[in-house]
Amino acid sequence: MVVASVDNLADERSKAQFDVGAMKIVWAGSKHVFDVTDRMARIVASDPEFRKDNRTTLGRKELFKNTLRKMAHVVKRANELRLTEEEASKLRFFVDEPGYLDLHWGMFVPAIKGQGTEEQQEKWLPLASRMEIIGCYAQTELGHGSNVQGLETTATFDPKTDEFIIHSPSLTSYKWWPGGLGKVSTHVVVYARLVSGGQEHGIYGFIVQLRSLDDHTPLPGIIIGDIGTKFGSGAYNTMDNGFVCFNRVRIPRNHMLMRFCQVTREGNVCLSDVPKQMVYGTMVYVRQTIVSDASWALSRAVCIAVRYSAIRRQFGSQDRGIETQVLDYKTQQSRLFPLLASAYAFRFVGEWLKWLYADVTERLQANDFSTLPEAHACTAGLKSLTTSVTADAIEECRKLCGGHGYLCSSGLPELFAVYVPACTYEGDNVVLLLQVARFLVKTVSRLAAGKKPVGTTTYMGNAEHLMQCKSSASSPEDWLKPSVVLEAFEARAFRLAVACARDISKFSTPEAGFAELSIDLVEAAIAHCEVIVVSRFIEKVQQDIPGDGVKEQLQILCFIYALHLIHKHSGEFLSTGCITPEQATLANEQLRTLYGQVRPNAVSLVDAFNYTDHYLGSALGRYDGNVYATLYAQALRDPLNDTVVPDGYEEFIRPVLKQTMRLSRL
Ligand SMILES: CCCCCCC/C=C/C(=O)SCCNC(=O)CCNC(=O)[C@H](O)C(C)(C)COP(=O)(O)OP(=O)(O)OC[C@H]1O[C@@H](n2cnc3c(N)ncnc32)[C@H](O)[C@@H]1OP(=O)(O)O
Ligand SMILES: Cc1cc2nc3c(=O)[nH]c(=O)nc-3n(C[C@H](O)[C@H](O)[C@H](O)COP(=O)(O)OP(=O)(O)OC[C@H]3O[C@@H](n4cnc5c(N)ncnc54)[C@H](O)[C@@H]3O)c2cc1C
Repeated sequence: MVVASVDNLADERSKAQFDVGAMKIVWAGSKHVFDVTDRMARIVASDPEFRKDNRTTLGRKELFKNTLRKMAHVVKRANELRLTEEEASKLRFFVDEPGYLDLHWGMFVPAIKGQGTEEQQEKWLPLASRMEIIGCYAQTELGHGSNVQGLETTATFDPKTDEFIIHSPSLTSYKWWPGGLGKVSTHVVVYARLVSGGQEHGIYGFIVQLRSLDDHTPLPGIIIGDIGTKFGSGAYNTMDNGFVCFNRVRIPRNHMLMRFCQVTREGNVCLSDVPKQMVYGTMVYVRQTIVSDASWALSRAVCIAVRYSAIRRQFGSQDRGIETQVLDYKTQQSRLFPLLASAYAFRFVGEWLKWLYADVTERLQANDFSTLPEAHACTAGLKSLTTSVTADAIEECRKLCGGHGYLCSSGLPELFAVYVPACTYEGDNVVLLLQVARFLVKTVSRLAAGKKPVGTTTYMGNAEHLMQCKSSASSPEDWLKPSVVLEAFEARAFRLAVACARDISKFSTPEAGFAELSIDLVEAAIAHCEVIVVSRFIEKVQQDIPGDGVKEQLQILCFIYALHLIHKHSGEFLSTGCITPEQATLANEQLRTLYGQVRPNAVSLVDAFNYTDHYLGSALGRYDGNVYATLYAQALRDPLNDTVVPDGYEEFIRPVLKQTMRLSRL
C-alpha cells in the first residue's frame, strides 16, 4: 500500500499555472503590505512566547494568564522593535489570540477618535497609545444588545457638582459582554441614556474609570467581573468578556464624548448640526474591519482543507496501489472551490469597503452626510454576509477534512469557535440585514419619486430594463461574460427589493408590512449584498494585474464565486424570471468546467495567502504536508498521554474490573 507522502504538495506546486509570488502581492494588497505582513508573521512564528499549540488543553485560569503574558509580550516587542502602528497591529493579528488589546485598539481608541472632541482626543489618546490606561467598549447590557435605544444605563447630569452620575437601575441594565472589561480594563467607554434637567436626550458615550491605576481594584460604586466560560475549548475564552454594575458613579462632565452633543456647565444639551446616527460611528468602523477579517479566517480554513485534500487519499485503486487524492473528487471540489473563491471575493470587497469608509469619513469631516446611509447599509450588509458565509465555511472545511478535521490539532474546531460569534457581535447578522432592507425599500420608493440612485444602488436606476430583461445565456461559455452574470444578479436583487416594497405597501402601515415580510426582506438584502461582492470582484479582474497567469486564475475564481451563488439561490433566480431552468443548467455546466481549471492550481492558490504554519495552527494544513507524523506527535503530547496508566485507574477502573470478575465468578 502506498501511503500519502509529503511529496504530494511539491507535486501540486509544480503544476501551478501562475506566478504565486505575484498572487501573494495581489492578496496582500500591495508590495508594502506584503512585506510588513510577512515580516510580522515571521516574528510571531519564531518567538516561543507566542506558542499556541497547547491552548485547547489549558483550564480557563491558566489560559487567561497565558493570554495576559502574551499580550504583555506583544507590547514589549512592539516597543523594543519600535514598530509603527501598522506593524504593531499586524503583530497582534498574527499572535492570533483574542485579548484585551483587540478592544483597546479596535474599539476604545476608535470610539474616542470618532466621538471625542479635539480636546478630549488630546487628553485621552496619548494615555491610550502609551497604554498608561487600558480601555474597552461597553454598549451591550444583560437585557439589550441589538436594540441600542433600549439601553437602560443612565448618565444623569448634576449641575451642582458639574458631574454625570452613571447608574445601572436594574439587573438587566448591567453591562454584559464587553471584551477586556471582566478583569483587565482600567477605563471604558460606556453607552448610556443622557439625562439632563429631568429630560432624556438619547444614547451617548462616557469615559469611566473602572479600576485603580495603583492596585487594579474596582473603584467605589463599581461591581465588575467576568461573564463566564464561552463556547469551545481555548477559543474566545482567552478574552475576559465582562459585566459591570454602576452604583451612582460620578464622573466629570468632560468625560462625556461630546463631539456630536455638548452638555454645558448649566446642563443645557446642545446638539451639533449632524445626524443623530453619528453616535453609532464606532460600529460602522468596526463592521468594516470585520469584513476585512472575514477573508483571513475563511482563507485560513480553506488553506487547511485544500492542502489536506491534496494529501488525503481514499479509494480509486484496483490493486492496493496509489489511491485518489480526495481533492480530485468533483463533490469535494464543488464544496471546497466556491469557498476558495469566496475567500478571494471577500478579500477584494474588504479592500473596497475600506476605501468606501475612508471616503465617507472624509465627507463627514466636511459636513457632507449624504453617503452615511449607504455606508451604514454596506458595512452592515457586508459584515452580515461575509461573517455568516465564513462561519459556515469553517464548519464545512472541518467536514471536508473527514475525521481528522474534528481533532483540535486540525486547528478547525478552535477556529470555528473563535470565529462564530462574529455572526452576533457588532450587530446580529439578521438584525443588520434588516437595516440593509430598510435602506433598499427606501431606495425603491425614492425611484418612484424620480430620485436617481447612487453608489452601490446605481444599478437600480436601470429599473425598466432590470424588471423586464431575460438572460441571453445560450451556452455554458456565455456564463463567462461579465455583463451576463451582472445582469442576472442585478435583476434578481432589484426584483426582490421591488416585490418587498410593493407588498409592504399593501399593509395598513409600513411598520406592519416590514415586520410581516421580514423573511423576504432579509433575502432581498442578501441578494443586494451579493451584487456588491460580485461586481467588485468583476471590477477587480478587469483591471491590469501583473504576474504570469494571475489574472486568469482570478477570473476563474470570480466566475466560480458568481456561478456557485446562482446554483445556491437558483430558486430565486428562477422564480424572479431572471434566468430559465435551461440557463441554470448551462451555468452549472460551466461551473464544473471551472472546477477542473482551478484544480491544478488549488494548492498554489492557498499558498498565495502566505500563511506561516504558526498562524495556521494545523497539523492538516502544514506547508510541508507532513500530516500524519504531526497528528501522531500531537496525539502523544496530549495531557492524557502523560502517563501510560491513566490517573483514576486505582479509584475507578480497577474496582470496576474487580467487581466484574467477582460477578463472573458467581
Ligand atoms: C477590531 C475589534 C475586534 C472586534 C471584537 C468584537 C467586539 C464586539 C463588540 C460589540 O459587539 S459592540 C456592540 C455592538 N452592538 C451592535 O452592533 C448593536 C446592533 N444594533 C444597532 O446597530 C442599532 O441599534 C440598530 C439595529 C441599527 C437599530 O438602530 P435604531 O434603534 O436607532 O433604529 P432604526 O430606527 O432601525 O434606525 C434609525 C435610523 O438610523 C439609521 N442607522 C442605524 N444604525 C446606523 C449606523 N450605524 N450608522 C448610520 N445610520 C444608522 C437607520 O438606517 C435608520 O435610518 P433611517 O431609515 O431612519 O433613515
Ligand atoms: C464574543 C462576543 C463579544 C462581544 N463583545 C462586545 C463588546 O466588546 N462590547 C459590547 O458592547 N458588546 C459586545 N458583545 C455583545 C454583542 O454586540 C451583542 O450580543 C449583539 O449585538 C447581539 O445582541 P443581543 O445579544 O442582544 O442579541 P438579540 O438581539 O437578543 O438576539 C437574539 C435573537 O433575536 C433576533 N432578533 C433581535 N432583534 C430582532 C429584530 N428586530 N428582528 C428580527 N430578529 C431579531 C436575532 O436575530 C437573534 O436571533 C459581544 C458579544 C459576543 C458574543
